[in-house]
Amino acid sequence: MTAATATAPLDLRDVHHAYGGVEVLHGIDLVLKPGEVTALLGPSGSGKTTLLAVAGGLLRPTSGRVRVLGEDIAGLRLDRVARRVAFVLQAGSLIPYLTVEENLLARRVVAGYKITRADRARAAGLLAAVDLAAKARRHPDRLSGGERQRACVAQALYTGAPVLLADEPTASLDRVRGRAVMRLLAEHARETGASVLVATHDERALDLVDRTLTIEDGRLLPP
Ligand SMILES: Nc1ncnc2c1ncn2[C@@H]1O[C@H](COP(=O)(O)OP(=O)(O)OP(=O)(O)O)[C@@H](O)[C@H]1O
Repeated sequence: MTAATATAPLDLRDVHHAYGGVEVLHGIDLVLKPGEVTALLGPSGSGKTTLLAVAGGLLRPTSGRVRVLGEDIAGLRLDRVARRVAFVLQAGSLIPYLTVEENLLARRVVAGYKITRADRARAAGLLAAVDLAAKARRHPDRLSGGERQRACVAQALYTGAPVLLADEPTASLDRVRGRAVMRLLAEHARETGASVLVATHDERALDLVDRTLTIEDGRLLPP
């Protein structure tokens, strides 16, 4: 192993995953570089969501290993994984009884920090970037599906985690908003050095990513 891959933000080696004995990932090798957005393409059922879940420690691989910032994810405490990996999940991740702004700030509160003016300004900046400035005080059930999706993107970016895994983050968005979200992910990667992996069917914004990979039947196709 080279020094570069030893410290890659995310490094998957020969990762397999099976649900109830049925293998759906068959030996995934994937290294993400800092500051890059990688799009993960593939037909429905090809394994994109499963790959993201295994990559971020939500699922244990049946075999193979996942390293985040050089450390085996299997050996990391959950709070340390959460500091390294942020998700935009298809199911969403907003807490229903908090406003959109509070949803962004919630993790800092839970971690014991006092919310400062700078924290609020950063949250406001991200909500403006996803065009939700006017809806920061709304609860998620009073947002459209696309607005909830954009709130989830802002929430993931707010964590500042060095690895961001996004599952179809533009699925409910029109072309302009979908491209705006992808551009935001790309800017975030460039500005913070984060590695971003985006599972997507959305070919309208692929010119904004650094690299595309395709998965078919649980195997990554050669680039
Ligand atoms: N919890 C589960 N239990 C059993 N099988 C599952 C489970 N989740 C996914 N699968 C199966 O694993 C395979 C990969 O599913 P996955 O959701 O990872 O694909 P995907 O590429 O993300 O699909 P989509 O684009 O439709 O979201 C599919 O055959 C699916 O039916």
